[in-house]
Amino acid sequence: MTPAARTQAAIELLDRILAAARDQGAAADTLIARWFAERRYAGSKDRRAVRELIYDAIRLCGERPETGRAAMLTLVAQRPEIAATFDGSPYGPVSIEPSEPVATAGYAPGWLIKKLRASDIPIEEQAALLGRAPLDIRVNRLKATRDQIAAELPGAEPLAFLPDGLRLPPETKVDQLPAYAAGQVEVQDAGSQLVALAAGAAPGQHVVDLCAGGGGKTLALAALMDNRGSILACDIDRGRLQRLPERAARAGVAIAETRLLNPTREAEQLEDQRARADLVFVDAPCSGTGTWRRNPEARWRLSHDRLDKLVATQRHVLGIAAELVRPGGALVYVVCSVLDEEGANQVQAFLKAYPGWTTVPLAPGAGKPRGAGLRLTPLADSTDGFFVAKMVRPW
Ligand SMILES: C[S@@+](CC[C@H](N)C(=O)[O-])C[C@H]1O[C@@H](n2cnc3c(N)ncnc32)[C@H](O)[C@@H]1O
Repeated sequence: MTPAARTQAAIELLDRILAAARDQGAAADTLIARWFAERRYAGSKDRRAVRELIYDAIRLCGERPETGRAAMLTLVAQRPEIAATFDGSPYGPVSIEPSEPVATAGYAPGWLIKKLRASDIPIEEQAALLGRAPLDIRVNRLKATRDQIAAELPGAEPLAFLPDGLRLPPETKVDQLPAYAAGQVEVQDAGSQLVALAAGAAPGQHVVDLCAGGGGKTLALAALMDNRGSILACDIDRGRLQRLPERAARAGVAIAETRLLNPTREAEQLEDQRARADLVFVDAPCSGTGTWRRNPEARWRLSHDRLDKLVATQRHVLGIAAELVRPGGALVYVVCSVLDEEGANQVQAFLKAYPGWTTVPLAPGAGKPRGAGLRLTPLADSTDGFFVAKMVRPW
């Protein structure tokens, strides 16, 4: 592809990504992969170049741009050398008119910037939310040691505070490593590893992972439990949950069982678990403001209404979780968001609604206290943004 054709491809893909963000369609990565699957003539260098143009443009625009071209013109304002690719050539974009609309640069839509500020996320932190995410892996201590894996992987750096974490050079193809096929490593952001560690799951315990999804944290918890005890991994999403058994088998995790829940009947379906769990882990659905480094277009999917619905769902799953904790047992609440309404305020409301429950201060070596919990941010901790809190049920 010529440089002009790459710019035009990025514009067309941005149009699809913007429409999907507006209509709650597929993620940018999925749309890009589909587009290239239909265009086999594009080589790996073309893919990389187009992807970079797209993500650079997305990161740069605060409000959702009207068109892909307006987004790309914002990038041109920052990187004038791209302007030459608007050359009107057969596969390239038509030349730039001086009066053309350009999207507004910024870190997020205005209403979200207000929410971030109100949650004490200053401008430097807002910028870091849109940085490039590093490539972190968790060594599966059931099958290997961190030293062993680090010795196999050139450039691997141990992650501070994480006994099993390694940061890899960004171009590493983890899924092609023999250690990956052998279940010795999993791709997992340092923040995800830290919140699993902070939960304090111990060997022999009975744990309910209420929002287990594909089991990323279930597997981390199982390793920390030394594969002893039991984990009931639940979710309402069949597609996600059904990936878990295969992943668990690869990782040598033998203590996880799955249970698909119906979103209106969870309490009934979990009746046999009532007041039984030593630990209930709630990795709740959230706005994902802490993962914009990976999905920067996600900030255009949010709205006041959607955020309110997520906060209500979080309250709902917390209520279900509370009933499953045994007296003296713990409930760990996690969101990959830095907004207080999903984190500190949610826990404050829980403590008000459940008198007698207490919080445990968490000190996993990173993060800052926020309300009754702890917040991790990309700028301060070099992790995705997270909020985590641990509540203990009275005896
Ligand atoms: C942040 S994701 C979980 C990610 C997962 N723990 C991991 O580490 O990969 C939140 C999950 O909560 C699930 N969920 C939403 N509502 C739920 C409910 N009422 N009960 C259980 N799970 C729910 C979603 O389907 C989603 O998979």
